[in-house]
Amino acid sequence: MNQSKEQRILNFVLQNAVRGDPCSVMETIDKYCSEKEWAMNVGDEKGVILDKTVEEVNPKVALELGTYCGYSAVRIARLLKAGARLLTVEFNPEFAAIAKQMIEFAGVQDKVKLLEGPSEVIIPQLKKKYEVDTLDFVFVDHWKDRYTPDTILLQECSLLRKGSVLLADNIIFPGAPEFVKYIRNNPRFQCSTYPSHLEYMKVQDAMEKAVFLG
Ligand SMILES: Nc1ncc2ncn(CCCCCNC(=O)c3cc(-c4ccc(F)cc4)cc(O)c3O)c2n1
Ligand SMILES: [Mg+2]
Repeated sequence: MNQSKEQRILNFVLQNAVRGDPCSVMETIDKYCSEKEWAMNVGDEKGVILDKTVEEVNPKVALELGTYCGYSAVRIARLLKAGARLLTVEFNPEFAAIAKQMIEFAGVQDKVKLLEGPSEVIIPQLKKKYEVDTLDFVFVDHWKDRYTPDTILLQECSLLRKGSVLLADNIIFPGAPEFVKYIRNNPRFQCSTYPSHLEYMKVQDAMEKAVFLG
């Protein structure tokens, strides 16, 4: 059975990156996906926007929706302080298995909990099953038509507090027009847009930062 693209990305990391070195893992994935096979990692350019937002928020509890191969989970986890944790949600079992290995190879497994399942099922479980009080940071990078309903679900589950920061990928390409309309017209969020480019391409993209005002 021939390998998946995601398996090829993992193998390239296992063979070329430095075990226990998150930056080496990120650089190796970016090298493979810019030179050999495109893949939907947030990438190095938008990754800097993600880094700056995580450093500014310095989250104790962070959530990621859409793990994929674990690139952004590694990217976020490397910046978390001692005792801080990242919960990352992936519903595709094959991607989850790849991401688990990627996260372990990078050496950030103690900071990351990979939750397998759809966001709409996992989010309502966060308080009781995963002992979350509120979320300091949420990286939104899953189905683009789930951005709005899951933002509403996070509020309904009282998982956001005054100052919680959401950062959404791909608001231009592939696009999340309904989310942009919802969040920018919602008085409970303070929004800002960070223009960038689609990972590994010259195509315009952007990230939207939304601070929950409580
Ligand atoms: N509900 C739920 N809960 C949990 C989940 N876990 C996974 N999923 C499903 C998410 C499937 C992947 C989402 N990401 C993207 O679709 C994506 C696409 C592109 C892209 C594609 C083609 C192009 F030509 C150009 C750009 C670029 C990006 O940066 C993207 O992030 C879940 N869903
Ligand atoms: Mg994305």
